[in-house]
Amino acid sequence: MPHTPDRRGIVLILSSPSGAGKTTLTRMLLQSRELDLTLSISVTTRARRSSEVDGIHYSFISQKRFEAMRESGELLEWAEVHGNFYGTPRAPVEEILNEGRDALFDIDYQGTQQVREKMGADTVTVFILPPSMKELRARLERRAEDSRETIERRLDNARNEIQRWKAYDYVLVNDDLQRTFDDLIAILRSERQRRPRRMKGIEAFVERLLNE
Ligand SMILES: Nc1ncnc2c1ncn2[C@@H]1O[C@H](COP(=O)(O)OP(=O)(O)OP(=O)(O)O)[C@@H](O)[C@H]1O
Ligand SMILES: Nc1nc2c(ncn2[C@@H]2O[C@H](COP(=O)(O)O)[C@@H](O)[C@H]2O)c(=O)[nH]1
Repeated sequence: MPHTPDRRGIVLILSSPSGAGKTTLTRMLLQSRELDLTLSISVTTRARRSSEVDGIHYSFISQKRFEAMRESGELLEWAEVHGNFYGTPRAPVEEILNEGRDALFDIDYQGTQQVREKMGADTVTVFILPPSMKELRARLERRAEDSRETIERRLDNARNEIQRWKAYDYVLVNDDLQRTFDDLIAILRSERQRRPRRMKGIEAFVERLLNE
C-alpha cells in the first residue's frame, strides 16, 4: 500500500564508538513495525562477519567498486573508518524520503557531518556512549566477531570518536539496553511531532478545522 506522507521524512543517525551498541539498537528499532523505519544499507569494503548477510546488513563491495561509486557521485557520504571504507548510497535514501518515510543510518561521525551539511534540518542525530571503557572492551570481546588486533584498533579509535559527542542532538549512555531503546523511541516520537516537519499535514488539518 502506498505510504501517504503528511510530514517530511527524518534521517535518524546513530553513531557510537565500536561496541557501544548501535547495531543492536538499530536492529531493535527495525523490528518494531509500528515505528516504520527503513535502514539505509551502507556499502563497505570490510570483510563480512559470520553473523552478517550481504544486502541486509551491508552491501560488501571491492575497493575498486567503492572508488567507482564515490567518483560517480553515487554516495551521499563516505568515510574511512577503522581501516575500511564505508558509504551511504544516495538513491535509496532519496526514495525513502520521497515516500515520506524515515531513514535510519548507522554511520560514524565523519559521515554524520556530511549528511547534516547536505540534509540540514531533516537530520536527527544520536550519539551512543558506553557506560565505561571497561564495559566497551567487554562487549567487543563478548561479541567475538573480530580478531584481537581489530578489537584493539577499535578501542584505540574509541577515545577520538567519543570526543565527537558534542556534535550530536542527543547523547545516550547505553547501560541498560531496554532503557536506551525506550529513550530512542521517545526521541523519534517527539521529533516526528515537531511543527516544521508537520507543516503540510497540519496546515490542511487546521484549514478543515476552521471551515467547520
Ligand atoms: N546495553 C547493553 N548491555 C550489554 N550488552 C550490550 C548492550 N548493548 C549492546 N550490547 C552487546 O554489545 C556487543 C556490541 O554491540 P553492537 O554490535 O550493537 O555494537 P556497535 O556499536 O554496533 O559496534 P560496531 O560499531 O563495531 O558495529 C554485542 O554483543 C551486543 O549484544
Ligand atoms: N561514514 C559512514 N560510516 C559508516 C557507514 N556504515 C557504517 N559506518 C560506521 O563504521 C563503523 C564500523 O562499522 P562496523 O560495522 O565495521 O563495526 C561504525 O562506526 C559504523 O557506524 C557508512 O555508510 N558511512
